[in-house]
Amino acid sequence: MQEPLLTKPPKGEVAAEPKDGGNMVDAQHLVKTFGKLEVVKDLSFTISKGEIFGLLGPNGAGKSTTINMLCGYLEPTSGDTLINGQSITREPRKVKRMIGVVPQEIALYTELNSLENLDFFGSIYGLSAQERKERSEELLHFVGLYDRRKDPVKKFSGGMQRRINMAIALIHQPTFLMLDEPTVGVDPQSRERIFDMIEQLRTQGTTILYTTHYMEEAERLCNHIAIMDEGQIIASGTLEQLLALRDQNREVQRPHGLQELFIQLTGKTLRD
Ligand SMILES: Nc1ncnc2c1ncn2[C@@H]1O[C@H](COP(=O)(O)OP(=O)(O)OP(=O)(O)O)[C@@H](O)[C@H]1O
Repeated sequence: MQEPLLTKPPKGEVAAEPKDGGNMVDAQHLVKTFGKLEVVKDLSFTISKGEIFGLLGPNGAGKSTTINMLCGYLEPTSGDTLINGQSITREPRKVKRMIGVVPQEIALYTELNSLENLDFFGSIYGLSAQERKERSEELLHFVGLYDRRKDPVKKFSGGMQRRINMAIALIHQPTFLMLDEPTVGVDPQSRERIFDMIEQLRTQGTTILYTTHYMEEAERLCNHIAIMDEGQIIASGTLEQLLALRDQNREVQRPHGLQELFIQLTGKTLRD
């Protein structure tokens, strides 16, 4: 577990983050510009091994762009990320093997059934036919859709498709899983199932980066939360540390959790 990033910072300032040697992720001065628009601005943070790290921020904060740089889909304009000590820009193939990504947009072959989808993605990672079969069945049990394994994915609800996407992200047994707003457009039953799966993965030691603009999700799941706005992390710590920070900054009593801290730091609401 990381030490608090912030105890009582001046608004908008972030203290230096401690390095403990046990980091799964070490993002170093990431910058991403699209044309003249700088959407990620000198972003540095670490994620300890085994942690569920929440990246919480409103639409357009730069969360997906950050994930896309961390997993090698997007090249940073400058900066780099070490995943388990290895550079994503210098050793992309090695690093990608350690990473699973559940993207914001569901990415499945909808004409195929779940077993076929898992088999296909398993083959991309070079798993043998036997490994693909065993791993696919295990994962379909894990996501609670084994009984539907032969139905075309196009018949599934958004939540079920998201669970299959999660199974696909896990096919090669990554040690670091990134989930980009996995509950958007998902029914309550699938949402609960996704939370249970994340908690189980954590007990198995998987390190998780979870982006969301729902503060309740970050509060429930994450042992470390970084609040992001306009391409920068503006506060970071455990939930307790962030709530303590809110209380220190508080001028009037308002019983809101991280929303209130976000308003204090930015003058905006989280769901702008
Ligand atoms: N390929 C691109 N070209 C130009 N601008 C982009 C591109 N990708 C993202 N952006 C812009 O970068 C900013 C950050 O977008 P990003 O998707 O990273 O934010 P986000 O925090 O994930 O938001 P959301 O919750 O809406 O997905 C937005 O203003 C977006 O329009």
